[in-house]
Amino acid sequence: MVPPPQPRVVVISGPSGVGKDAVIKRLQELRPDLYFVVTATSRAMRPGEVEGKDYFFVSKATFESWIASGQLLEHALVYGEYKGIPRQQVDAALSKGSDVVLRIDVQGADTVRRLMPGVVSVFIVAESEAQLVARLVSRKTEPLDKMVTRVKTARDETQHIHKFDYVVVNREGQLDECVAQLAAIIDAEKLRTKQQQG
Ligand SMILES: Nc1ncnc2c1ncn2[C@@H]1O[C@H](COP(=O)(O)OP(=O)(O)OP(=O)(O)O)[C@@H](O)[C@H]1O
Repeated sequence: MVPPPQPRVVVISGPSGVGKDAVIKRLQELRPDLYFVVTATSRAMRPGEVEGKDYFFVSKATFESWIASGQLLEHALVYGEYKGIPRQQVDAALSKGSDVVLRIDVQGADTVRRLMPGVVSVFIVAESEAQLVARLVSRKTEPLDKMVTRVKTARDETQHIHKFDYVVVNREGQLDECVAQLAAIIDAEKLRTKQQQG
């Protein structure tokens, strides 16, 4: 009686250290029906990360050649390192009818909204700035001066919340609750009467 829902593109964004990678990893375990695009980055691998699963880790030169040949849907220089979305992965997943989840830093979300007007965008926040700082400190992947920059940038990025469709709080020790809300958003979007092409 009703046509099947169109595949959707879901953008997950938020300040550095808020837990985007942790949220995506957990959502991936819970929702094998979703296609998670593997972001390419020029940053160094962090302990426990797996090439091709968490990210494609490439040199700056390779990344720049991908930019030049148009292989990236969106890319940004984030804290001195490139991050970008390989276009081919998104096109292939959508053409198979899969819903696609993208991890995009706040500055790139505008670009993707412009390129793909039907995207669903979600901004992840911590319950407080102190909590965001605590997470960055406990991750131990940046020196102190770089952490300070990230916290300042997080303040600026939070000014852009209104451009996002949803905001979800990732509370300390309650990752699963955040992930459940994210899954509920995706499911509700699939039930809309007015379907938008991702
Ligand atoms: N709900 C939570 N409770 C406690 N710790 C958390 C929670 N969510 C994430 N973390 C931890 O906080 C740290 C930062 O998370 P993560 O690396 O996923 O952030 P990110 O947003 O992907 O950061 P970046 O943009 O810098 O890559 C990690 O050590 C992660 O394990």
